[in-house]
Amino acid sequence: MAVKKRRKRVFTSPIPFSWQTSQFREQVSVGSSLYTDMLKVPDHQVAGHKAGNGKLGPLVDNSGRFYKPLQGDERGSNEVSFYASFSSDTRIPVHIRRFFPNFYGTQLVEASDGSGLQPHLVLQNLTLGQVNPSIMDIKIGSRTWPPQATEDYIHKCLKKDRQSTSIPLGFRFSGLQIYESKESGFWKPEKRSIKCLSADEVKLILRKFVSSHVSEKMDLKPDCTFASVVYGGSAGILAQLLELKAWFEDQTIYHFYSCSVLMTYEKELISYGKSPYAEIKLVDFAHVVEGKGVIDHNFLGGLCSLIKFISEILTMPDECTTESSSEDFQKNRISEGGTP
Ligand SMILES: O=P(O)(O)O[C@@H]1[C@@H](OP(=O)(O)O)[C@H](OP(=O)(O)O)[C@H](O)[C@H](OP(=O)(O)O)[C@H]1OP(=O)(O)O
Ligand SMILES: Nc1ncnc2c1ncn2[C@@H]1O[C@H](COP(=O)(O)OP(=O)(O)O)[C@@H](O)[C@H]1O
Repeated sequence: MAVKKRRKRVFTSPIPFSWQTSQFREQVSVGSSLYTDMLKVPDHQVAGHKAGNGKLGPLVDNSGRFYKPLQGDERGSNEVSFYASFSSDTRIPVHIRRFFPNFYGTQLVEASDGSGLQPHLVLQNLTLGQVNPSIMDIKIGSRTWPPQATEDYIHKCLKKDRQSTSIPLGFRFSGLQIYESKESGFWKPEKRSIKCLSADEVKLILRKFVSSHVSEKMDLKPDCTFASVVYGGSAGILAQLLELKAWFEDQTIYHFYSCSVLMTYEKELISYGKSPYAEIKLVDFAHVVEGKGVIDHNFLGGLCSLIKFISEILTMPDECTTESSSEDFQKNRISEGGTP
């Protein structure tokens, strides 16, 4: 039986900044000729607003696109403006573009909360084709609000920055899932249990990410078995972070407040002798502002701090990290999915 595909209407959002470009308008019109398959809730979203249970959140199609609903306030239009500006800015080197999701304009699609057609950013689905990806969403920067934010918003963010590792370490986990095995599945700790960690607990999680086991029950220290293939090597995560850092040492075009580094890899591929496709991408540009000729020291500082943690895992893979001591962390070791 032929599947009837419905044509989606195109949304043209008002772009508040000077960043709106003719290329963006072209991308929107390309979007208008697209047909999208049935949309569904993503299998591997680790942070942010999630669809399901009548809530508004991102959706994916079968052809590799990720539909992120535009938040009704200036955050939605700001993120569209960023993508529009970034995708047409000839100052961005090609090797840096690969760290950002491809942008395909905006479209009106049926929202996940049942509210009807709503504007969505159409992005590259970063987990397309991945079966059991291990993923960490790491929000970079000790400060997560942009300069023009309201007092209320600053207060809300500052509270989270203070309670989490953002202020002491310059980054925090927003969400993560680590694949262990067919039997035990993923370790996907609750959001609140990964927000208030000590530096040692952060080290532990970064080690677990590249270890063969993540199960707490076994009471084993992370073995960092996959550190060299995931974090190390000329194309590994550390090399990618260093490449990104080199750009941040120079670029003064944007300031990336509250933006995350998303790290992914496929553990199972390693056992087949294949590359685990370890990569980093930047996500969430709702609070990006113009850099006005000034280095983004907030993002750069957080990135350097993360790089230091990962470098140490490579240079000292056997170093003993103390097991988690935080009570909240201990209590929430059971994954959302019931494993391990
Ligand atoms: O809704 P909340 O309270 O979970 O807060 C969201 C944050 O979740 P958190 O509680 O910090 O883990 C959320 O953080 P994550 O991306 O999940 O780390 C965002 O900061 C989101 O704000 P925005 O869309 O980036 O402006 C935040 O959304 P808003 O509340 O600002 O809409
Ligand atoms: N382009 C993408 N492809 C696949 N997954 C994505 C993409 N962008 C974001 N995600 C997933 O969604 C989560 C939240 O994204 P984000 O843009 O930060 O949303 P929010 O603004 O709601 O915080 C990320 O942690 C990641 O798991």
